[in-house]
Amino acid sequence: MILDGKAVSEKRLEILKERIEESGLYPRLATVIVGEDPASQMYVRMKHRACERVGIGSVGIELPADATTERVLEAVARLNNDPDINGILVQLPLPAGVDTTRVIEAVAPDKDVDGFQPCNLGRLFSGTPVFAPCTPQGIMTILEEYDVPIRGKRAVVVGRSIDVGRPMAALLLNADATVTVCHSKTENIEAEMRNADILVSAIGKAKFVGPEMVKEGATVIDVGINQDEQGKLCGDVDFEAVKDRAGAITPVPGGVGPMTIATLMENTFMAAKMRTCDNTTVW
Ligand SMILES: Nc1nc(=O)c2c([nH]1)NC[C@@H]1CN(c3ccc(C(=O)N[C@@H](CCC(=O)O)C(=O)O)cc3)C=[N+]21
Ligand SMILES: [Mg+2]
Repeated sequence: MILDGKAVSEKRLEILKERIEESGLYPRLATVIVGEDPASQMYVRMKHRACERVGIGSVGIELPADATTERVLEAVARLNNDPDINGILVQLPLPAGVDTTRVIEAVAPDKDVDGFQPCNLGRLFSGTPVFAPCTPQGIMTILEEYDVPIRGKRAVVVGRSIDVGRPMAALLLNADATVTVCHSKTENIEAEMRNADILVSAIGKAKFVGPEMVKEGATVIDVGINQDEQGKLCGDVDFEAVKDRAGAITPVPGGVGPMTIATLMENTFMAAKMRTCDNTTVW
């Protein structure tokens, strides 16, 4: 079975558009992009387009590649203090000269629609999430939409980044999976991966995951954004080689990527609703 992230994201965006309309709210997302990396520019454009589609306002802050950490912090502070802005997304990766940790920590937790701020990661790990990072939360939504069982199942997450691997492990744990996190130093990684009922790959190596790493009937989630020999977008998973062995699998493109953006829109609406509730006790 193909887990069609594109289709699920379309459905979720349609529902969200109605919810936003009914709410009478006009949520607003601010994106901050530093430098002119073409991939980052494309992702930010896609996010703005999704905003337009569901009735979320968006503003894009663009800073030069040589912007200092102080300059980026200043932009974040301005957005934190702007009552018209509900959500803030600082596009990653930031240029090497900018202190990413300081910037992420500066985002107001109640506007942190990326879910990367330590307050939000802490809440996620304590089992009381507010904003969960969009890629892993989007993956949970696909699993739910296709009724993939999670409770009691063995989930193996390959990768331990702040944006994907770590929060993915927390979300699966919160959903009562038995979770293993593998990474570049893991010994005998194939054996670990072969145990997985749910295998989430966020490695960053084109077609790294072959059938010998996949248990028969497993659900395989491919978070990879890589290029193949022809320069074509491809995931971490050798899709053609794995698809018959897997019980269910996400394609690249059309799998996890669109769910990331749909979840960002959902988080931004949630931020706008929290503000109107003055839900300060959450924090
Ligand atoms: N602060 C921050 N938050 C992010 O959420 C964030 C980020 N930084 N930096 C970069 C990554 C990457 N990311 C993607 C979003 C959508 C697709 C997506 O929709 N991809 C399409 C294909 C697009 C194409 O044609 O290349 C698909 O998979 O079908 C992919 C990747 C969000 N990210
Ligand atoms: Mg269902």
